[in-house]
Amino acid sequence: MENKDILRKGIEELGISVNDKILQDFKVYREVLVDWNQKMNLTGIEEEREVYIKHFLDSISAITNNYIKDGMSIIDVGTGAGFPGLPLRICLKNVKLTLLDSLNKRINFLQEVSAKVGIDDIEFIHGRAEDFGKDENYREKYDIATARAVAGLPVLIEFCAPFIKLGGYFVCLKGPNANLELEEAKKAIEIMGLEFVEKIDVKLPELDLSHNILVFKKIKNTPEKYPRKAGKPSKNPIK
Ligand SMILES: C[S@@+](CC[C@H](N)C(=O)[O-])C[C@H]1O[C@@H](n2cnc3c(N)ncnc32)[C@H](O)[C@@H]1O
Repeated sequence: MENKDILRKGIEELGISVNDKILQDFKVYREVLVDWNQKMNLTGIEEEREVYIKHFLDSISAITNNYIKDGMSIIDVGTGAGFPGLPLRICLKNVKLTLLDSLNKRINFLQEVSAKVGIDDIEFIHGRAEDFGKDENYREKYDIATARAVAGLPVLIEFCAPFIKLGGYFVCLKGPNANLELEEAKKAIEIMGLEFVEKIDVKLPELDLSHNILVFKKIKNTPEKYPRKAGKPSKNPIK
């Protein structure tokens, strides 16, 4: 199967209808990714098929079981080269997306990709989750927070929970050790006002790869003292 057909089929299997513009946007996204990757570290993966599966389809799989719906507000914390937030926005046109990362070069890359595919309504934030989670313009303002490959779960929960509205969800893409991480994060989940909802096993097409999506619901406001000062959550995770 051609790469674009793998991508089309993978997206359609998640219940999203695909047009040529979406496929073209992903083609451009990957080209800009490879181009910028020559001068800065964005990804270890450049080959088209692998980017399509391990970055794009992996990101879009976050919509499994419909916690993420078109029209919602989403903040992607530690988005790096845009994963999972930007592929979700390419597929769901009415998502109000905020991409946050502490490295400005990555934000510049994301602005270029967005401009090239004609998306002009993304909010880009250069900064640390710990700082913006305290800012009243961002705190408890989002339907959904997402994250992939940013930190261990106790730390990640302190980064992400403050952004989520009551009744909203944290959709977290994790590798094979999700069960162990969940065990370690019990206290952080409780303190930060979340409730564990489910672990979803996701199989990616073509490659023999699977991963987990952990879903949490915001059931209580996050106590004011969290997130702690920048650097503190990683140095001294809630355990
Ligand atoms: C390994 S990369 C993962 C990027 C992307 N989510 C992915 O799955 O490919 C981790 C990213 O998190 C960002 N990051 C780490 N700690 C952060 C923090 N406290 N606040 C904001 N961004 C952070 C880093 O700058 C980096 O871009």
